[in-house]
Amino acid sequence: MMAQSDRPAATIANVYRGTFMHSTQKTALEVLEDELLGVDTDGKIAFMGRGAELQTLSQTFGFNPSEVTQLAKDEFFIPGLVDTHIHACQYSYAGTALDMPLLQWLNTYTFPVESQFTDLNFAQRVYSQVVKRTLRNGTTTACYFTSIHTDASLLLGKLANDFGQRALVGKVCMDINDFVEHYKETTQESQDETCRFIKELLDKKYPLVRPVVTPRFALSCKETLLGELGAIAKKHNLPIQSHISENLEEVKLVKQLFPKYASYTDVYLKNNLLTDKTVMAHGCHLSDEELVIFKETGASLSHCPNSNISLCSGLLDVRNVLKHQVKLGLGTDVAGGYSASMLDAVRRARDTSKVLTIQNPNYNTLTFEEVFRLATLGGSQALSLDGQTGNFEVGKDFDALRVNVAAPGGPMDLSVNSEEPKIILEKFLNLGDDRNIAEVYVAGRKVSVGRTNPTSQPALSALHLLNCSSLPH
Ligand SMILES: Nc1nc2[nH]cnc2c(=O)[nH]1
Ligand SMILES: [Zn+2]
Repeated sequence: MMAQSDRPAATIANVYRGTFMHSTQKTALEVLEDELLGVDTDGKIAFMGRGAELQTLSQTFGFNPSEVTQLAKDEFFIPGLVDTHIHACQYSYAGTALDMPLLQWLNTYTFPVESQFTDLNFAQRVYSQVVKRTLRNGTTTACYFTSIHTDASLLLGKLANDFGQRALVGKVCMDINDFVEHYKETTQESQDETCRFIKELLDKKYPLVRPVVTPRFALSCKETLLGELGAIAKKHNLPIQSHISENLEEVKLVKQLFPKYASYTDVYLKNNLLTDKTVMAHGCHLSDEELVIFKETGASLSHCPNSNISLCSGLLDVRNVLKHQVKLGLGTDVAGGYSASMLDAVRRARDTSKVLTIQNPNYNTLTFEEVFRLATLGGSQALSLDGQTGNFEVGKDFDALRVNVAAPGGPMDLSVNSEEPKIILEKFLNLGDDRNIAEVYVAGRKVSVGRTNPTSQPALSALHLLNCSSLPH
């Protein structure tokens, strides 16, 4: 059945034909074979329909059937991956320094590195690397923490815009830090610089980049600062991100430091930091009562399994979070998580679920389809961006990965008998890497992923060529 937008007829920029796989509210995996998808000049999905409807669709939407881009046999489209939690400055030491639990790790490795982001040349280098690397690995939307430095944080916003990534960028706020000299703000500075960051980033009018209010976590912020940041987010109707209940020592300290609050969740709740636009990383040790508060406020969680394992923080019971109907996405949490690839987050989420099954054989392990949904639609819901991205729905932006499972020199072999698309997707999620991600689209625009790609097909249509603007490397 043909689906089309209610908006006035848009000018079609590109039409793609082939297999599309995505998640919907109803089903974790919908497979659409021989599907047609049209993208308008604003980068939005203008229509979807069956391949057999080509003639009718071409007349309705005014495109030339000979200019349709046909996917090859081993190719398919999936929605772009959504990283709901990543620390851009920690990318500089990703893959190292994972030999301590959270609080010691922050003091020993994280704060000394983050304090260097006063240096804008260093920031330029690391932030370009992280945006390019994540895009190349299929992250079309990223929710970033930066450091306390406003100018470097604005630079990350600029780079995400220049490279074409959809991003939430949060200047970190912290007025407590007893370990690294100078790497903290006064309460007043933190508020003033947050307001400056928000204003200057919004003034740029980047179409896909937005500020997010970012108290680091309850142990880094005085109660006054938490309250002020809650008020700023409310006043400007902005999203909020922070960390919660990642590690047991952290939970214990929060109880000691905030004795008048009922729980860790209550600290954020009473300071107006738990809203339907809040995403909290981790939540491994939240009680059921706290999950109920998440559900009631509409706040979401970011599950960061690589980090939870690498820092020996805990194992999030995703099944229980879903049972409480709390919005949930996946995050890499670089550099607590050592990989910047969301494909790794998919695998580690599945591993974590299997560890819970080892501990309790009656535990209902997450399926690969469910984890795929968390990495795409779930992430977009967690960031309150599901009106724009997360799946292939008419009216949303076309954020998509063109996957080629038979990429020459790639990491996997296909059997001689061609498998059904669902099995090929499972194989890609478990074995694939950036060599299989032939093209990355954000809001309809093909972004450069910083390499010449031997696997991508030559552009088949003039329409297609027109829309492929080149980007800085
Ligand atoms: N994993 C992680 N947890 C945190 N809690 C507070 N800050 C951090 C951080 O940078 N990384
Ligand atoms: Zn984090």
